[in-house]
Amino acid sequence: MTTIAVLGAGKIGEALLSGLLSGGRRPDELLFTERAPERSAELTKRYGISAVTVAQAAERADVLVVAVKPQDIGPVLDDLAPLLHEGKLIVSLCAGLPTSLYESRLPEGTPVVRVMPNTPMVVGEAMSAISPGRNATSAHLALVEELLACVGTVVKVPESQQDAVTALSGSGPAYFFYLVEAMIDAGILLGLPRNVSEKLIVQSAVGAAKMLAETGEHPVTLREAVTSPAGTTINAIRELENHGVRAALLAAIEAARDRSVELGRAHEDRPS
Ligand SMILES: NC(=O)C1=CN([C@@H]2O[C@H](COP(=O)(O)OP(=O)(O)OC[C@H]3O[C@@H](n4cnc5c(N)ncnc54)[C@H](O)[C@@H]3O)[C@@H](O)[C@H]2O)C=CC1
Ligand SMILES: O=C(O)[C@@H]1CCC=N1
Repeated sequence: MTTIAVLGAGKIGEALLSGLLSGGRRPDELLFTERAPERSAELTKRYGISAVTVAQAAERADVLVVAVKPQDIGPVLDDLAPLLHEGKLIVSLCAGLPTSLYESRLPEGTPVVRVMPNTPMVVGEAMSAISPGRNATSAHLALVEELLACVGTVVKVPESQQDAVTALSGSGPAYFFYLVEAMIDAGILLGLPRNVSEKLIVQSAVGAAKMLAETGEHPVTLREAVTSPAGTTINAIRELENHGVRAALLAAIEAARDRSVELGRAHEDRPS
């Protein structure tokens, strides 16, 4: 039995715990640490998983999944460093933080795998990208892949691509939610009741996502099939082009990538 401890049970930590439970893990195979006591109590009540101290997590778990904000990593590493025994695997879900940060602050030889998941994990539809650090073996990577496969799709990428992945699929769900929110507003502008507008757009998003995933067709082909000559869609597309929506998306995702790099660099100066 592999025991997994999630360090920091916020949004993504909870999504992972609930996904692992749905994927067949038992509550006694899972542990978590959480700084906020009310949050701890709430999660134990909801899932029957034990809240533990960092020392207990380091002692009892085989895999320690770090899911605190990148800005909160310092105290987690300080706490873990003197407690970590050989053979424990560290999995980092933190945006921007390189495996080298963990390797320099934790005992020599500690294996680390960097992961960028996303919140559709809560419905078993995560997109997770995984990269091994220098001490992680193919067996470690296979274990992480197996764990994340319970909550969605997994790809392996070189760590040098993780900042781009973070900007694209880590943050990606937020861009879709933002677009859906704006389109619901458009329905309101055109006089539709809010509940009708929501239903129309959410189902259109689900249908479009399924077509992308299931037909194997390129998005351009799918869009062209909707865009009739002298029809309605082309008028909307012209406005999107006029307002630079494509360029805005390129710039937005580039800015997210830059922030991921910056979050990693914020920890570079501290001596190991
Ligand atoms: N929310 C998202 O869509 C995604 C988040 N991530 C990464 O996951 C990490 C967590 O993000 P969220 O879940 O959104 O944040 P969050 O703020 O919801 O969760 C972080 C949790 O860690 C707890 N915490 C902080 N310091 C702690 C400590 N020393 N010991 C125990 N618990 C501690 C906080 O109380 C909080 O509950 C971040 O590093 C983020 O980059 C990665 C992919 C997607
Ligand atoms: O916004 C963030 O920093 C995190 C990382 C990827 C998604 N959410």
